[in-house]
Amino acid sequence: MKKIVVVGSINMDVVIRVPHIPTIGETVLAKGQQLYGGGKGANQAIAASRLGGNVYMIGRLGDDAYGKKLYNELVNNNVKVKAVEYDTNFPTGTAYICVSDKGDNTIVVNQGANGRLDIEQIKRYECILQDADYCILQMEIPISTIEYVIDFCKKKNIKVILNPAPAHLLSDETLEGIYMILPNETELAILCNNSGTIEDMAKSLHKKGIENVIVTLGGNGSMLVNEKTTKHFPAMSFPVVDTTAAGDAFVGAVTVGLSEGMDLEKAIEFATCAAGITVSREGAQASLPDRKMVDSYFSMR
Ligand SMILES: Nc1ncnc2c1ncn2[C@@H]1O[C@H](COP(=O)(O)OP(=O)(O)OP(=O)(O)O)[C@@H](O)[C@H]1O
Repeated sequence: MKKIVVVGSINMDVVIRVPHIPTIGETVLAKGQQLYGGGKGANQAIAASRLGGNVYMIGRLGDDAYGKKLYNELVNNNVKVKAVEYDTNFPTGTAYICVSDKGDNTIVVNQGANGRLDIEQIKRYECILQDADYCILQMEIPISTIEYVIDFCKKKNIKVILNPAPAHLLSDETLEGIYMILPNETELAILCNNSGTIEDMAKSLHKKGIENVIVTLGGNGSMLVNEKTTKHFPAMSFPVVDTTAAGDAFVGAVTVGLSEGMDLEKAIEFATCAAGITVSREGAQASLPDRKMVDSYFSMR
């Protein structure tokens, strides 16, 4: 079974319901608070594992109650956690999300231990990374770590799947030779300095030496640009309940599809199905589908 290693963030999302978003200096009483597992790294690891992927995670938590809860969440979803460490000096990464009655939100992230996932930690788990087939990365950990992992993967012929969220510019040298990048429209515009149409910008990334560029377009599906084709894939027409983690479901699923030997276009259709189910369900990790669910829609398409 092909091996997928996710190197990325693990967060606790603290969702605070308020009647309205407080203005500067104002105190508002919350109506309640809920805790959800999050962080793009953990979301994508769980997305891939629920779909049957053989998933390992390299990540960093605080040595605290949130950290233990999130660790167990990964274990319960069959993600291998040998390379997830507890930091004794920094807390578990936490996102404080205020949601008003109108549905507006503000988000403050304390990166905590995610900011300490450094090159030294990667070196301690090289034995886990070195025989991976795919390495999934996002950008919620230090950029120096991301650059080191990309460089390491290129040397070992490991296919890098980069979800550049939140968008951060990387050098052309780092981008050259990456197997796949999956920005959404906003991230694409940042990476390409808003320099043209979506297709133009995707092609410009491909020209930098990234083998496959997949731009996710929300309800408009996705676009693939590579050597062979420029192709649009429509989204599934499910009723939209909550789009949180749609991108994470897509990244996890496309990797699982490829790891099972699907050709790229079929893997994108598989991912479109997984992401479509995700938007039809409430929550982030809670909305990520299992394999049975995706297969039942995938076989009907
Ligand atoms: N409204 C929708 N209806 C159907 N499918 C959707 C919808 N929104 C998103 N999707 C599916 O999810 C994929 C990823 O969505 P999107 O481009 O919004 O990613 P994202 O911005 O990274 O999401 P997030 O940050 O919320 O995880 C799309 O390519 C599409 O297949």
